[in-house]
Amino acid sequence: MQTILIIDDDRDMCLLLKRFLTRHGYEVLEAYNGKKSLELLETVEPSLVMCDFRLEDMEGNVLLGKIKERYPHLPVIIITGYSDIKIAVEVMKMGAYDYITKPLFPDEILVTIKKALESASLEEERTQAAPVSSGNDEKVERPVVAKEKTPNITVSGDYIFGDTPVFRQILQQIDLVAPTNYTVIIHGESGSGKEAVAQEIHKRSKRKSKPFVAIDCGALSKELAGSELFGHEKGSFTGALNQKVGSFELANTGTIFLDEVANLSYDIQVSLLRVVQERKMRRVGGVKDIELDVRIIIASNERLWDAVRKGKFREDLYHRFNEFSIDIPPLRQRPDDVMLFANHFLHQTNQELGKNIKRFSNEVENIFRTYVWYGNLRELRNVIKRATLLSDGEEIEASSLPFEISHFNKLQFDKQPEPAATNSIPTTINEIADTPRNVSETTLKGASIDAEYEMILKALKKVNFNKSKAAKLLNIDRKTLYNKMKQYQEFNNQ
Ligand SMILES: Nc1ncnc2c1ncn2[C@@H]1O[C@H](COP(=O)(O)OP(=O)(O)OP(=O)(O)O)[C@@H](O)[C@H]1O
Repeated sequence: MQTILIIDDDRDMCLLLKRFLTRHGYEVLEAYNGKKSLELLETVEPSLVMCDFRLEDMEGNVLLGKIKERYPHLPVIIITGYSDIKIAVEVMKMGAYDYITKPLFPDEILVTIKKALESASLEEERTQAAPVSSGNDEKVERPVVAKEKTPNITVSGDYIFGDTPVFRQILQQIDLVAPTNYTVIIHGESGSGKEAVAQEIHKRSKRKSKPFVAIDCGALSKELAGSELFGHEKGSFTGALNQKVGSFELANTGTIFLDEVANLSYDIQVSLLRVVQERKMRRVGGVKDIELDVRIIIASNERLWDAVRKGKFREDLYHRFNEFSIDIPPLRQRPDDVMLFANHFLHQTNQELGKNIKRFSNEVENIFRTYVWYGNLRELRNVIKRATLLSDGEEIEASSLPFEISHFNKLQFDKQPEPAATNSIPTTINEIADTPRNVSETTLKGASIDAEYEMILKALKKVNFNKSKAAKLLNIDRKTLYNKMKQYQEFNNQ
């Protein structure tokens, strides 16, 4: 039986999730804070972790880092409020498998859990089947392969090619560089499709039938990065109980994709330089050189040259890598691509959920075209997944979108009179509701928070400040409502 660890300080939420997941055949463990969860993880390795981002004793990113340090392969799903979308993007960069936003929907939880578990077991099968070049048949540990990093991707139909100028240009570049052995740098924000491009390069190359190994360097701890990438010999350091084949060896004859490469430490960059220059490597603690024939594709969120200028990335390595580069603009800069992807994700989700939703309403299309998509394609995909779950008719309506998105234009353009500043700190919901705000309306964040505040205030007044009823009216859970109230307080005090 697969075991899921739920980490949430909201005990009601834990209980609900536990009941629901137990009914679906999972064994469920609970921890009500970060510290307890880490204690539990000392003795138990679950199949999956679901973790609320906002715990009282620990931020989700800190906890995620600690979990990944101990179990680099364990899929972690982060639960966030929708207004935390930038945080969601951050945790994805740190190696979370995926995020789900509140309010939680049973079908969405199940689909995400199933996918995460499937991808973890696929990964396990692949690494178990990997050849060990030493000829030694001792037990071999597997390397980190981050979320959605699947080998030998040939799932045609999962990736689409659009007909907008930006897409055409990216495709041209892929076609140009794919047949060569050039190292490629892909620049783009998180979720913009860097790995999708790397996979496409691999699929169109002579190496297409060989492994494609994707590593999220941002999720590798400083201590273990060397052994994840290059492997280690048994006993080479405390904890190296078995010999381990690293990602480079697994990718031998194929392609390795190093995401967030600027996060690698200086020492690892030195070892990488050797791989690039001599096409050879040694396992940590090893004495034998291993010949490598691996094509390297790297990706970075920030311009790699900027990392060089800041002294974070070695210049010699940068020049070695910089044989060809592809820039993927963020989704907000390519509005013509949005509906193309939206329709593709709708089709995918219909298949996943056995639904038959045909289109988006005109209003939704307009919203999609103007929204900022901080999390790029990943955010678009998740929004559509959820809206599909919530819709029953033939069309996806604006009411199925998260509040922040459906009200985005309003939040952006509604100007409200500047309220008088106040020094008093409200402590109750009623006080908060009666407190004038001093949030600057000139910033987007300020404007969105104010508009959201107005909406929550209206809801609270309507139900005579009954928080449960207000949360229900707003289609959010009580905890999210409390968090938002807290956020207004903090904002007001800035
Ligand atoms: N051309 C495409 N066709 C279909 N789906 C795509 C395409 N490009 C990206 N996606 C989907 O968008 C999501 C994000 O893409 P991807 O993981 O490649 O982004 P990324 O830039 O590598 O993100 P990160 O830096 O956070 O790892 C994935 O679910 C991916 O399947």
